[in-house]
Amino acid sequence: MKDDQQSIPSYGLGRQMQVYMQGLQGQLPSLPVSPEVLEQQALAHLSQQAAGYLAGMDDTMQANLRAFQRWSILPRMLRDVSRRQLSTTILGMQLPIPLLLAPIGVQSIIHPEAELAVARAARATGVPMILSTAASRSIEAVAQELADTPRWFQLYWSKNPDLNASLVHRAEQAGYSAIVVTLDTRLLSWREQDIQNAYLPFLQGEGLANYFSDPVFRQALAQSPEKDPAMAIRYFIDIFLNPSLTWDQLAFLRQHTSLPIFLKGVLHPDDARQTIDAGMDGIIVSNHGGRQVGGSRAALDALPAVVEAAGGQVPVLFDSGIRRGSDVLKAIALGARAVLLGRPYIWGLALDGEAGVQQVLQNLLADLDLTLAVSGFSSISQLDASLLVNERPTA
Ligand SMILES: Cc1cc2nc3c(=O)[nH]c(=O)nc-3n(C[C@H](O)[C@H](O)[C@H](O)COP(=O)(O)O)c2cc1C
Ligand SMILES: CCCCC(=O)C(=O)O
Repeated sequence: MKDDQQSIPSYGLGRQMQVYMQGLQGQLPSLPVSPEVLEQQALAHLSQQAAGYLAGMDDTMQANLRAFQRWSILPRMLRDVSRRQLSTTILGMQLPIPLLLAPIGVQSIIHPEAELAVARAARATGVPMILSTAASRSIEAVAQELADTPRWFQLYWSKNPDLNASLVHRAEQAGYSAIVVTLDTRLLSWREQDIQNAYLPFLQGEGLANYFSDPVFRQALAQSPEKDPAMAIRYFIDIFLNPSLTWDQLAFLRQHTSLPIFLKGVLHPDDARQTIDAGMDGIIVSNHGGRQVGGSRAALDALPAVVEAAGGQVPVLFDSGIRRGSDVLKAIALGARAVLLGRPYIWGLALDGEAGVQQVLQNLLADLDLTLAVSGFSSISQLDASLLVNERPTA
């Protein structure tokens, strides 16, 4: 056995056997294994406001899911799949599996332990975490829970340049190893459920931990956020959305950090080329889980052209619609280096905090490992478009 094979964890069989053995003792999995049932239970468990916020714009999210169904895996038989290699590298960073946790803000509306519970589950499973600027726990507090688990920081580019620089500096100090700039949320879109519920968590002070703890943000206020939270929230509303942001401003960030910078929310191949021209290090193909541009192209449908435009110059990651192991394989076969898991881990958080997130991750990793094997592959590096058949819509 080669050295690099000795450390391969048996995600699939290990988890499967654990579940069956517990079953012999009369113990069934405490959360639904099916992502669809998990989602239903999680949304039913939350307040109407939080459920509506999490669900977002349902039609575009459904389009993301349908895009996966149009691709089928064409499995290969009688190949040795007794050992599987799931690890990958992104810009020299080693990932045990081609999966990261997508940045999801305001987790305090989902569970009281919020991002801290997610960080503990990430640490337990070794899945890197991308922390949102709009988190309900600070950059530093989350880093502490993660210990040496890899972490990236997602930046919402506010109107205050010093604040942006300060957030990035704090992330560097706290051991985050990449910056993800989200491009598709310079304005908040028309979200029907939130409008119906007249609900925006930030107005209630949720998701502002990184702002309230930031020296530059605090300096801009006449009173501290603890003394006058209403004024701090007003200042946040003033600066948070930045619809005038353009490509040329990315140079500012380049000057303020030596960390690799990924742009998240790229769908058009021309934007992929601009990402490279702007000196950025990576692309995340995403339509924000269908939460921003109503009627947007499904993210998976946008992936191949972006991969082609990137031409191997920078790694291309993917999110929006990853639910099962087969979805991960499909996105990788279409050229993604790794994928980001979004809503499913939040459903686990809603139902059972840290343990819920851990269960969702363990199940997905097991599913991924076993689907790779039964498809006839022993390493994710072997996957390419020949794995897939594009099934045309039947009617
Ligand atoms: C409730 C919620 C909050 C989100 N917050 C952020 C955020 O703060 N920053 C960000 O870049 N993306 C955010 N996203 C988008 C995710 O990073 C990711 O792109 C999306 O969830 C992928 O779609 P999926 O969950 O359907 O797979 C959020 C998504 C959800 C569902
Ligand atoms: C301004 C939005 C911050 C959270 C977010 O990205 C989302 O709700 O989709």
